[in-house]
Amino acid sequence: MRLLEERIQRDGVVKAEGVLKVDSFLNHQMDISLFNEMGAELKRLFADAPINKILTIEASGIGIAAIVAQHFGVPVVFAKKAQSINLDGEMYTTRIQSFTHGKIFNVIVSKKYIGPEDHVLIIDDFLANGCALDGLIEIVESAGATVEGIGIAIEKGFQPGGKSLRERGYRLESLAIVDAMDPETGKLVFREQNDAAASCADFGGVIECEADDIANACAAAKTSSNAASACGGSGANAER
Ligand SMILES: O=P(O)(O)OC[C@H]1O[C@H](OP(=O)(O)OP(=O)(O)O)[C@H](O)[C@@H]1O
Ligand SMILES: O=c1[nH]c(=O)c2nc[nH]c2[nH]1
Repeated sequence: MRLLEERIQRDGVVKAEGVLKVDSFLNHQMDISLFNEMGAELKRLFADAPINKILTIEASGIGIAAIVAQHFGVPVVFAKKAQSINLDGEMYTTRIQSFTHGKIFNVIVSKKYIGPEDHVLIIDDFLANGCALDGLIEIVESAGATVEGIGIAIEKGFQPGGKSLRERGYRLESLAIVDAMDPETGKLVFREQNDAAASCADFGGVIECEADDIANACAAAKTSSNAASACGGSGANAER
């Protein structure tokens, strides 16, 4: 999604150890009009899927998931990283290695809010090693629900999560994929992708272009590859 790539390019800060800091617009201060465009794009990408629920994980996934959910007209459930007196009844639990906190959380979703009738779109701000998504998928599948797809704002393509999920057959759409970044120069390399706006631009900057042209361009943009998961220690085992 060109708009998001441009924003990352403009306001993102490349840190050491594979960390991209985008807290001025994505996961601390949040640019809601950008989120709204992201929601519209994800709705377009998953228009054919019978999604009736969105699942994310606290903290940074919640804001994006809430705006995306407005486009789908469905509720959002977020997985909690801590037990609380508000959590009662039966729960799904799993263990997830947090990328930025550097520790393992016991992640919890109430059985009241996800069940076999659900067709779930999983949303998150970042995809890196895939630990958060592995845990969320485990919860959805333990509930007997269907993972219809995964929508991510920023995938770091140089880390193994995206490759692994695509190889396992999950429908994964990342609005921006950073294939390389250099903390010394700040240079970012984005994977070539096609969204509605980009496709129109690719057809000579014509504002109105044929839906078929966009569909063909999008079909050509699909890629898949494989990689081992880096979340071996997280032990994502949802309990019924
Ligand atoms: O693919 P992964 O390696 O799992 O990385 C992606 C996850 O890392 C971040 O969560 P984190 O727990 O670091 O921070 P948060 O509490 O701000 O959501 C992010 O919000 C994703 O959920
Ligand atoms: O702000 C963030 N930057 C990152 O590079 C990252 N990777 C996982 N989660 C992340 N959050």
